[in-house]
Amino acid sequence: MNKMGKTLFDKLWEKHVIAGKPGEPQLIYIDLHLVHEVTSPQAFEGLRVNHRHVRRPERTFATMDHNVPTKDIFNIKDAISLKQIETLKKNCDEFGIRLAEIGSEEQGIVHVIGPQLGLTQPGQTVVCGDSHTATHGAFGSIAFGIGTSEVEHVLATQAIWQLKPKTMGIHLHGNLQKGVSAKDIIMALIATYGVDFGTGYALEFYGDTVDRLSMENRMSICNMAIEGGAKMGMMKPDQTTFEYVTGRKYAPKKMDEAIEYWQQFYTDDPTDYDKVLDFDVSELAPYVSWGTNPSMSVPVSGSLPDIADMNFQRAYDYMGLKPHMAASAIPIQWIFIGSCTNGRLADLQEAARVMKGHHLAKNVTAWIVPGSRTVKNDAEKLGLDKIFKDAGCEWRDPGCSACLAMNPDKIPAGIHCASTTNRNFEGRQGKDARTHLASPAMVAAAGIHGHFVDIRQKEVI
Ligand SMILES: CC(C)[C@H](C(=O)O)[C@@H](O)C(=O)O
Ligand code: SF4
Repeated sequence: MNKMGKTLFDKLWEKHVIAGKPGEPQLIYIDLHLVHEVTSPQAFEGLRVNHRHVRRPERTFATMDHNVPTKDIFNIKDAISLKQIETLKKNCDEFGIRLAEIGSEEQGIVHVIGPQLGLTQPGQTVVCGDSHTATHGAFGSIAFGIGTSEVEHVLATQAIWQLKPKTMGIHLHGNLQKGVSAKDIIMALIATYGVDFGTGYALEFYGDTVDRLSMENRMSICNMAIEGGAKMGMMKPDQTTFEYVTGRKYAPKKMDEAIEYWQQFYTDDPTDYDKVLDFDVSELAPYVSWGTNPSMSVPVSGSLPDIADMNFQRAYDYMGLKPHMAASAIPIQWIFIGSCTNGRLADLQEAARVMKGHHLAKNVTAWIVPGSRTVKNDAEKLGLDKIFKDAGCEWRDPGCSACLAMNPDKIPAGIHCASTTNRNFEGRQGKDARTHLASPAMVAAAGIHGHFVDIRQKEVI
C-alpha cells in the first residue's frame, strides 16, 4: 500500500522513540508502568542486587490482584500467594511505589484500576508485566504486556527496547443487534481469523461501531487483542474517551490542554495501515466458546463444528462435548462474572439487567467478582449486589479470581462454567474445569437457564 499519512500507532510511536534506527529495536519512553505481584518479585530483586533504584516512581503504580482471595480477603492460605503479596508490599515500601493493597479503596485488577483512577490516558505508552495490558489501548495509547526482565528494565530506566510492529486496521461497521455486545465482536473476530491473525501487528479498531461504544466496551475488545495474537490493540481517543478520563483521581489537572494534545492522535487514512480487515457487525450473533482456545467459538444460534484436526479432537475430549450439537445445548453448572475483560461496573449492570427478578437454574453456582473495590462499592450503591444475591449468586470481593486458577477461586473438575473472561485453555479456571467464554449478558442468561440461550430472543429473559 502507498502510505501517504500516519496511523494512530505511528504518531504515538514517534512521540516516544528515544534511540535506535527504524527497522531495528528502538528505545521507547514509557509513560505508565503498572505492576502486580506475580511478575514483579524478580524484577525488584534484580534492582536490589545491582544497587539500582526506580527511575520514575511517580510513573509506576502497583496493585494486588491475581493472588488475592475474593472471600475472607486477609486470610491468604496458599504459601506462594502469601509470599507474592507480602513481597510486593515490601518492594513498594522499599522503592517508593504507590500500592493499592488488599482492602484498600483503590485495589483491584490492574487493567481495571488503571483506567478507573485516570492513570491510563490517551497519547501514552503503558506497560505491565501482564499480557492483557492491551486493554489500555482503548484510550488511544500504545499499551502492551512485558516479561519480568523487561519489568526490571522499565523500573530502572523508564524505557524499553521494542521492534516497531506493523499496523492492522480493523474496520468495524454496522449496528449491533440488541443482546449482542463488544465481547461478541472480539470473539467473532478471533473465531473468524484465528488466534494468531494479529501476530506482529499493532491492531487498531475503528469505524462507526467503535465510535458508538462506551469505554468499558472498547476496553473489552482491546483486552482480547492478545487472544488474536497481537500484543496491542488500540482505538483513537474521542469525546467518549475524554469524558471518561475527566474528573478521575490522577487525570490531568489542566484538562483542556490535555484534550487539545490528545486530539492529534488518529489515523490519517485507512490506506496508511499495512493491512486492513473489514468486519460488518450488523448480522453478528452472541458468541460462545466450546473448546480450549478462544478461536474455538461459535454463534449461540449455531452448532459445534466437525472434528477438523487433532486439536479439535483433544478439545472435544477435554470439554466432554460432541460435534454438531447445538451451542445452546452446552450444559452450564457454574457461572463466573468478572475479570479485566468484563468486570467493570457497566458489565455488572448488564448482567444484573438480565438477572433481575430471576433465579439461577437448579444446580448452578454463580460467582460475581467486581473488578475493583470501587466497582464493588459503586455496584452496591446501585443495588446490583441485591439483584445478584436474590438470584442466588455469591457476591465477592475484587480480584482476578476464577479467571485463572492462581487463588482459592477454582472451578471444580468436569464442571462447565460460562465465564466472562478471556481465556479458555485447559485447566485455566481449575484442573479439568471446562470454560465457556461469553459476554456478561449471555453468561447471566446461561445461569438462569442452566444452558446457553440466544438472548436476542425476547422470551428468554
Ligand atoms: C499472571 C499473568 C502473567 C498472566 C498474563 O500475563 O496474562 C495473567 O494475567 C493471565 O491472564 O494469564
Ligand atoms: S483478570 Fe484474568 S486476564 Fe485479567 S489480569 Fe487477571 S488473570 Fe489476567
